[in-house]
Parts: sequence; structure tokens; C-alpha cells
Amino acid sequence: MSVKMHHASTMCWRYHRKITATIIVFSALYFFVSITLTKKNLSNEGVQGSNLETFHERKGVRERGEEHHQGKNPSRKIHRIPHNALPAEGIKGLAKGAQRGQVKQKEEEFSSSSTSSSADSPGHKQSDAKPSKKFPQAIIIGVKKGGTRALLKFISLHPDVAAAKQEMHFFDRYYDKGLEWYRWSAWLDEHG
Ligand SMILES: Nc1ncnc2c1ncn2[C@@H]1O[C@H](COP(=O)(O)OS(=O)(=O)O)[C@@H](OP(=O)(O)O)[C@H]1O
Repeated sequence: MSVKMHHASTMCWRYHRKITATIIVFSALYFFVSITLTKKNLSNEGVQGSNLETFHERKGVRERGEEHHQGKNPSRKIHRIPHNALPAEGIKGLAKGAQRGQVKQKEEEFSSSSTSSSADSPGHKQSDAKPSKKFPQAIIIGVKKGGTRALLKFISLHPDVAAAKQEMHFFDRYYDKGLEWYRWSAWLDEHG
């Protein structure tokens, strides 16, 4: 028994450095992993927190706006961004994907139509020889994912309705281009 104990203690003593080194390595690894995970959690919480903050800020702004509209607190004013705050380049930059291409094409057509007669310009059909296009008589205003596209589709089912082929974004993106641009590029279908 005592021989066995002696043998075990000798083995422990022989390998104690390796055992200690292994323990130190694993502890360091554990320490490193826990610090990394904690940092990750903290940054996630930070993101969520800032999202919530933004949400509450927006909610607050909206509520203040409503109060202002309802006359509950007339001293608080809503600060609106003036329509000309964005330079034309910025507005162009907002157009994305396919729409960017369509807008560019429309701009080119528009500029060529202003330099040459409408009958000569390549983007014009024969029906565009009319002096001007009408402004829309109704406008659908909605938030993203608010179902505006569906509403437009439903309204367009009526035979007396001539609808824009796609969302115009005149008031939020292309306002600086002016009413003439809007009227010309109202992208109404052929009845427009
Ligand atoms: N009647 C009705 N009931 C419930 N949900 C509806 C309805 N009409 C449209 N939708 C859903 O609205 C989403 C599209 O809204 P928008 O056309 O405004 O979207 S967009 O922001 O202009 O792209 C789109 O949601 P997602 O499918 O989740 O994208 C539509 O499915």
C-alpha cells in the first residue's frame, strides 16, 4: 500500500510541471473566452439599447408632434427639414436599385425633351406631343410596409383610374426637381 502511495506521489512530482502548465493554459483560455463573450453581450445590449432609445425618441417626437397639432402644447414646435436641405446629388443617392436606373433614364429624357421638341425626343411616344400632362388628382401617402402598393393596385382596378406605374417618391426624394418634372415624369400609364 505504502509502495503504491510512494509510486503515485513520485509520478505526481514528476509530472507536476506539465500538470501546472496545462492548468494555467486552460485557465487563460477560459478567462479569454469569458472576456470575449462578455464584450459581445455588452455590445449587443448596446445596440438593442440604442435601438430602443431611437424608438422612444421617435415616439416622443411623434407624440410631441401630435400634441402640437392638437394644440395641447403650442409652445413646442415641430422642426421640419426644409425640402431643399438635400442637394440634388443626395437625392439622387437615395434612389436605389432598379429605380435609380429608371430615374436616371427619366432625367435624361427630361433634359433631352427640354432641349429639343417633344416630337423629336427619343423617349416620347406620339401621345406625348400633348403640351403637358395632368397632375394627379389623388395621392396615396403611406409608410413603408403600410400596404400602399396593395391599395394602389386595388384602386387601379377601376376603369376610370389611371395610376402611376410605380411609387413616385416625389415628396420625399425628388421634390427639388420641381413640379414640372413631377408632371412630366408622373409615370402615369398611357391614359395619363
Ligand atoms: N390587406 C393587407 N393585409 C395585410 N397585409 C397587407 C395587406 N396588403 C398588403 N399587405 C402587406 O403589406 C406589405 C407591403 O406594404 P407596402 O406596399 O406599403 O410596402 S412597401 O414598403 O411600399 O414596399 C406586404 O408585407 P410583406 O409581405 O411582409 O412585405 C404585404 O403583404
